[in-house]
Amino acid sequence: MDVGFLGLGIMGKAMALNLLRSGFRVTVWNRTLSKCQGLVELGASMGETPAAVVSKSKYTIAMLADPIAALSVVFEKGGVLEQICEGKGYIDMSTVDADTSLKINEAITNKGGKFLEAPVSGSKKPAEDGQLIILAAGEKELYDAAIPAFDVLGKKSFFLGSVGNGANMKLVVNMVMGSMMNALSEGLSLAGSSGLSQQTFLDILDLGAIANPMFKLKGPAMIQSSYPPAFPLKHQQKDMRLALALGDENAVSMPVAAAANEAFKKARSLGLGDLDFSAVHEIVKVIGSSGEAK
Ligand SMILES: NC(=O)C1=CN([C@@H]2O[C@H](COP(=O)(O)OP(=O)(O)OC[C@H]3O[C@@H](n4cnc5c(N)ncnc54)[C@H](OP(=O)(O)O)[C@@H]3O)[C@@H](O)[C@H]2O)C=CC1
Ligand SMILES: O=CCCC(=O)O
Repeated sequence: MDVGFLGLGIMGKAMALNLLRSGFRVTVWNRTLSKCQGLVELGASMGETPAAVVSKSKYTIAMLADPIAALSVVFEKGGVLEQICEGKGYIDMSTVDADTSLKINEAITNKGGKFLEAPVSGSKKPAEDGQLIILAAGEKELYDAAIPAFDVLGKKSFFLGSVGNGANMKLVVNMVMGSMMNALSEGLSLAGSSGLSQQTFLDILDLGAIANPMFKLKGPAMIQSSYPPAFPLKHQQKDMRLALALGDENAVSMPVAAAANEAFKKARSLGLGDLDFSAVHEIVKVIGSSGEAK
């Protein structure tokens, strides 16, 4: 099966590699074209533009930073729209808002192509291990056709109905995750400032009702102020922003998420956007409960 892949960042590179290793013929494109080289050396083909990838592929998967990136690879010169047509599919796995997905869906289907949004839960390691959770919505026929690829990329896929439901589900999940990360940061800071062992605090969390893989994975590194990027903080802040906009649309009050978003924004303003989202801990650490820098 010929599959295209657009966007070889932290997630896309691992996902495209898994497809390649599983026997798919993969044609890749990345805005910074030099990043295609590693995959080409492992057997992938390279397209010079998104349109060139679509022309060679039965369906094309995208894994891009944000709504601006997702729209630009479709609508700009050399973009997906130039080659999408009947018999071809486009699957956007980026985390974007429903409006972005709906715009892309309309443009693709107007050209006779099929569209699926399919954002994922799970970060760098699950992407490498083919253990993502896929939140798909859109054209059911394309979903069914993409199952062999989803089986390679993920441990479970959900079909959530019409376009927008996948995007919204992903934003709700990440809104909770961003708030939890802030709560963990505050807990670590409070434990440390109170003279308690932060590691013992993590051990206790891990034995109780609020144990979760994220606290277990990120907590020890946060104690060490180590934030190698698995999920870049700038993307988590984008997701909080988009989730808050969804809350606005639906008149859902989300003061906890709004406060978490402020912390991520502050972290971005201090140049921490490319670090892992757990680097929001640096913001919580420097501002004491009185609001004064320590
Ligand atoms: N990392 C994670 O844990 C997870 C991330 N996600 C979501 O997946 C998506 C990708 O994340 P991740 O791989 O971490 O991000 P990265 O920042 O590592 O990669 C972003 C990708 O988008 C490309 N890109 C950025 N801007 C543009 C643009 N204007 N036009 C074309 N391409 C562009 C980049 O190209 P270039 O190399 O040229 O910069 C790169 O290929 C995001 O939507 C993120 O929210 C979802 C689940 C987990
Ligand atoms: O969007 C990123 C999600 C990261 C995760 O689910 O661990």
